[in-house]
Amino acid sequence: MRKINEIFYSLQGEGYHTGTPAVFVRFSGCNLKCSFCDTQHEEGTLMTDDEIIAEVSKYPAATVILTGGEPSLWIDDALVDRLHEAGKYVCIETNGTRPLPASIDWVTCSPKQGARLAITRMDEVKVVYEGQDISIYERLSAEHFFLQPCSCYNTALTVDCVMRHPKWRLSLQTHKLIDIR
Ligand SMILES: C[S@@+](CC[C@H](N)C(=O)[O-])C[C@H]1O[C@@H](n2cnc3c(N)ncnc32)[C@H](O)[C@@H]1O
Ligand SMILES: Nc1nc2[nH]cc(C(=O)O)c2c(=O)[nH]1
Ligand code: SF4
Ligand SMILES: [Mg+2]
Repeated sequence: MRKINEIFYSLQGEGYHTGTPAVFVRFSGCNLKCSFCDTQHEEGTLMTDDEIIAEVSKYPAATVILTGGEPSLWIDDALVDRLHEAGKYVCIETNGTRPLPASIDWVTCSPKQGARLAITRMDEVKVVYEGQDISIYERLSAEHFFLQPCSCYNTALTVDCVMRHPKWRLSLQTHKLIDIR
């Protein structure tokens, strides 16, 4: 059984796959307490893998995005295998503080200040910008680096930082801008 906060169908609003139709599986609870966290993730319902697969299979998109809360608290190889058997492409949004199943197709790591990373494989780094020094993240072994305004309130500062550090691209929370889930 896994504690699920919500399962919903939307477009990926952030990062490399922005605009991609995806089924979001939001797991409950987190091991961190970011002051800026924009998600009420504590509530949830225990679901079996059969129930999770049945729910995600209701939607036409191949992409499933495991998120939370912190999904790494709840997922394992067995769930990823079941999603693959259902023909899904499995992405994860993680704070990177816990090991992940190697079979995940795409890892978005969003490192948090003061939290030690426990993963080395990541496809994209996506940092919520609060004015911090971003050069420390450039040593991470990712193909893509995204800087994301915090709660859409410091977009101009984030744009300025990206233009000064062109290894990075801007990630907007487009779902909040176009008012989708
Ligand atoms: C809610 S978190 C859940 C997944 C995971 N716990 C993590 O932090 O990556 C999903 C994404 O939203 C970002 N995020 C959370 N609160 C935000 C905020 N107020 N403004 C911008 N991005 C935010 C996180 O950094 C992460 O990239
Ligand atoms: N549309 C949409 N895109 C997202 N990308 C990451 C999200 C998250 O909360 O993990 C999220 C979300 O909550 N909604
Ligand atoms: S790690 Fe992610 S889910 Fe946890 S508090 Fe931070 S932003 Fe929210
Ligand atoms: Mg969100």
